[in-house]
Amino acid sequence: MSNWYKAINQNTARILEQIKAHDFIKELMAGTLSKEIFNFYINQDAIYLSEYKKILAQIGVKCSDENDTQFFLNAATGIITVENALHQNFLNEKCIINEASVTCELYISYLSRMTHTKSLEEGLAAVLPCFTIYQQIGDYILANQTNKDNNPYQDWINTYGGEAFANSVKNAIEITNKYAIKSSPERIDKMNTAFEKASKLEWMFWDSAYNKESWKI
Ligand SMILES: Cc1ncc(C[n+]2csc(CCO)c2C)c(N)n1
Repeated sequence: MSNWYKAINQNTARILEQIKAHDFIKELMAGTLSKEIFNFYINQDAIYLSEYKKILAQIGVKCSDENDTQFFLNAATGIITVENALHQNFLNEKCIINEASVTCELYISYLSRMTHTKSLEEGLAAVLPCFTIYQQIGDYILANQTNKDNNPYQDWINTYGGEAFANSVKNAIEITNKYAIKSSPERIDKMNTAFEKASKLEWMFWDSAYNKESWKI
């Protein structure tokens, strides 16, 4: 498998198109998304990120090349600084919910299971859509929006669109491709499944925020 990511990105293009077509993204790009929905999203994202950084650290610990370890530990630390600042800008202190939504719980639990009980390669494939989908969505919005000067969500959009973030995504892709080259076809199948599932969970995360998902009981 010479370029695993290129192949799986093409094979999951349908999911990315569905994310672009989701009302959450359309309204975020137009700047018309309700503050209540965005707040719900940022709140759940803060819960997601506090677990995701531990997952990245765990992936880093499992890597055999120390540069790869350093990359994932840096990415984990980056979450603490950059994303916490973003959340502080947007989160309204008064309405913070501490409970993870069903989808947030599912996504975190899935990633945790993949990193703790499966191979490093599957773990890498599972955490990658978090990087690549946000970059693709950030770039897509930046390239297609006409309201950069008056979109209330511009800070969020700028965090994920553009070059600084693209470099980090490129690194994550290169590391995962490097491990994929050495993997058996059976393991590649499992990596594909993990990448596809995590990509669907990215769609579900936005969808659950748009619907302000609550526990049924
Ligand atoms: C549900 C959800 N998925 C992905 C991201 C984006 N993201 C979070 S951590 C990280 C890597 C280091 O910056 C990236 C790209 C998010 N915020 N929320």
